[in-house]
Amino acid sequence: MSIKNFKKNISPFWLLFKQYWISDEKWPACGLLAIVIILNLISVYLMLKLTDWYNEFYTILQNYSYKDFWYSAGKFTVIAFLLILLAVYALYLQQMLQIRWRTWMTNNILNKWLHNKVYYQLQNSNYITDNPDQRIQEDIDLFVKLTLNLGIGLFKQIVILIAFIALLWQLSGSFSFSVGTHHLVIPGFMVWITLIYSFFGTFITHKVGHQLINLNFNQQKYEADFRFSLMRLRENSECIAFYHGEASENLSFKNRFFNIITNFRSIMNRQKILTGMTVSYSQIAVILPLLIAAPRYFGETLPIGWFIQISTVFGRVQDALSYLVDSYTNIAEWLSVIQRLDTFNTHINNVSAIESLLQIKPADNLILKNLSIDLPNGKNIINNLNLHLAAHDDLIITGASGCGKSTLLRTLAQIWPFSQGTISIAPDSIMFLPQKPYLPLGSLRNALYYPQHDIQDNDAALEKVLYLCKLDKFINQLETIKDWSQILSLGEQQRLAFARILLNAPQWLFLDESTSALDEPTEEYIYTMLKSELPEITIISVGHRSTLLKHHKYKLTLYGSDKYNLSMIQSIQ
Ligand SMILES: Nc1ncnc2c1ncn2[C@@H]1O[C@H](COP(=O)(O)OP(=O)(O)OP(=O)(O)O)[C@@H](O)[C@H]1O
Repeated sequence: MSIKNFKKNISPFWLLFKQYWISDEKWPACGLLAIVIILNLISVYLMLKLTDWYNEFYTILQNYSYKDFWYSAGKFTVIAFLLILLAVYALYLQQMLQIRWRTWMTNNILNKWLHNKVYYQLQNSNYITDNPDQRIQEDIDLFVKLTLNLGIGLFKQIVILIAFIALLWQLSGSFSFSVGTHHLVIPGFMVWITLIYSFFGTFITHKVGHQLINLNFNQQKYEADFRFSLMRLRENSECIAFYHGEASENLSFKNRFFNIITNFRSIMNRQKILTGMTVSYSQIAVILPLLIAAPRYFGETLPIGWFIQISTVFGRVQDALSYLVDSYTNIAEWLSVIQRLDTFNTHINNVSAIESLLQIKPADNLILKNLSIDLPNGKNIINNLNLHLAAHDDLIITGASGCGKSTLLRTLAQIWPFSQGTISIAPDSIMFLPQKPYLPLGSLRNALYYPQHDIQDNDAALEKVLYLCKLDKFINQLETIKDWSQILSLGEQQRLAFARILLNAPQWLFLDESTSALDEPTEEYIYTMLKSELPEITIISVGHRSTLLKHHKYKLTLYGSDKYNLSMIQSIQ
């Protein structure tokens, strides 16, 4: 962590930090923070009182004053009780602030991530962001926790430093010595010694520990990569089982785990040296004030209370000055978290700023004018496409694999920003069905109503659509919570997606090979049933099967870029 690196992190930190503190929640947050600070200030005051108590108590011991002993013990009890109370509530209220801040930040980033389909655009764009789940779940928590711990900790240590340095200056007296004929006097000499000792410790620790920032950063990344690969095995277990891909998966797990271990070994080595440093540093700090104070104590025959108090005060100053040394690992982790969250935030902002040149107009018909579609790298796949479809002008889109059929549908769904031209489309009453249906976690009823969440239960309607889609064997399992995407066959999942269509009754339906897993008679049945149940519907399908042709009026064949052909199906049959 060079000064330059630290400075580099200040502006990203400030951007992340200020969002909450200028939000609607700023006043309760400021209130909580103010109380935590006040509690910490009172506890510093009591810590000062405690060092006075040390002096008084040990002097009483030295004087064998039994009566004063009990009085002094009672005084300690009161101070200690107040310190305990303050410590408990300072932490409790700090954690209350922490959970509020984390909740706000998580909601804020979730909103940004889900807004305008940023989660999807992040994958398609050039702003590759690894493990967004880790950023949202773990990094926000760490950011808030470490910012509060380090910030409040630093503030408290500065107050302790100022208060105790003044006291140490008073207690330590001057150190006089002669060099040749010159007689030199150093006032507050113990203050100077603790300052020199601490700066020396901080410098050495920084030299040893600065590499931990990058190592911690990488460690989090390797852990997340490993977790992600395990998750993919779970999600694709059947495919992997069919391929007997265990050995290959195992190799990939081992490679990822190897990164974790190798990096962790480097962390261990660094931490070993760092721990050696910090522990020696704090052990030396125990004896150092005693050694320095000893000549004055024995020379001037000062009370033992003075001796104890000065070593306690020295210890406090020392602790405050070594705060950075002790927090080195936390600061390293905090800086890595800032880097990761900043990258994520910047990528979200960059992706949100990608402006589609597409013009969308509301219309009853579907009209495409000069539609041009690119890949994220700028390569054009469809150029100057013009089309006019009225209601019931069912259309099938065909073309060689990879020519851009699905991307055309993505563009019509307005989730593909790398396109331009004009699309006139009915703004409501449109549904898109991808090839692989999505089933959310939860009950079958939830899966049927997805993405609606304020479900108006209508069992009769549900039963009807399940019958119509030949899923009636699941009627009794509507409430059953299972991982349905692992249980239902792909054909059943595709039929469940058609049940969703029946429940929503759209006027325009876009199907991207949505019947690919169905046998031809079932596919025939589904298309016929859809048209009879939803007589207002117009279907635009992407598909390769010739059996699909008869369900459509027009056929659009894409040949790449501006080459395409639109024909009436009757004329080619
Ligand atoms: N996110 C992406 N980033 C880069 N290239 C992409 C992305 N998505 C699709 N492509 C590319 O765009 C081209 C068109 O893809 P698309 O899925 O639209 O083809 P398709 O005609 O539907 O193919 P298929 O019939 O095989 O389903 C392909 O070459 C594909 O590799």
